[in-house]
Amino acid sequence: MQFEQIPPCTTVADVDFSPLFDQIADALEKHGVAVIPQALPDTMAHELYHYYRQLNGELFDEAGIGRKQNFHHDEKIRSDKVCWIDGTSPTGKEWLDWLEMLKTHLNRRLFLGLFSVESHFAYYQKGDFYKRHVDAFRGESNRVLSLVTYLNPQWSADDGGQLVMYADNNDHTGTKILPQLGTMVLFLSEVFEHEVLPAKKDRYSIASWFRLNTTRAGRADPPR
Ligand SMILES: O=C(O)CCC(=O)C(=O)O
Ligand SMILES: [Fe+2]
Repeated sequence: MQFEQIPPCTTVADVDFSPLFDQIADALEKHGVAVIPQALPDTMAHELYHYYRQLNGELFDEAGIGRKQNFHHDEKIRSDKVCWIDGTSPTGKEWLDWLEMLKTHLNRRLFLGLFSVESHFAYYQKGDFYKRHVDAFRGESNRVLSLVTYLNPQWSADDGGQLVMYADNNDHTGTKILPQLGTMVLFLSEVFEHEVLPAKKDRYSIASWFRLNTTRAGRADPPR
């Protein structure tokens, strides 16, 4: 697909994302992980980047660990800051719509039963990291699929901040991925341990999670 040919005024609705979504579904089906450089059309990646960069830093909170009553901060495990994305800005709304489109496609292709999606900008300053972890614990969470989208126009191996994906418990080396603008990484949230190596300069990304619906009668299950 020639993303470069998309004129600047193109909106998400005008682009046929089926080839990308199929590529993601194929990789997830085979490996449980999909790593796709330049996944996003340039215009969309730049729009997200510029929107992110003009956000007021005060909107970013220290990132936490765990959910609901188990939620806490631990700077020994992660030190990034996050800003949740809602649909109140056109760019935020477009991004959430795009995630919905991907959700629908993956449900059709893989019968994952994905119900909702939550997404936040993440900001790693120089020295920030996120130690080896899984995004969801079996039976304890309804996060099924994780998606990380990178928004760094210039990034090389010397800049640190790589995502390291581990194949299993015995894998101590992992596979390193550079957080370059437009690169997307998707993986099954309960299965794959991963970490973010200390960044040597500001690192911008979006983390998103597709969730099952675990709402029970009389007990709503809000996102986050
Ligand atoms: O930014 C990344 O590369 C991964 C972030 C991550 O693992 C998370 O937020 O759970
Ligand atoms: Fe993670």
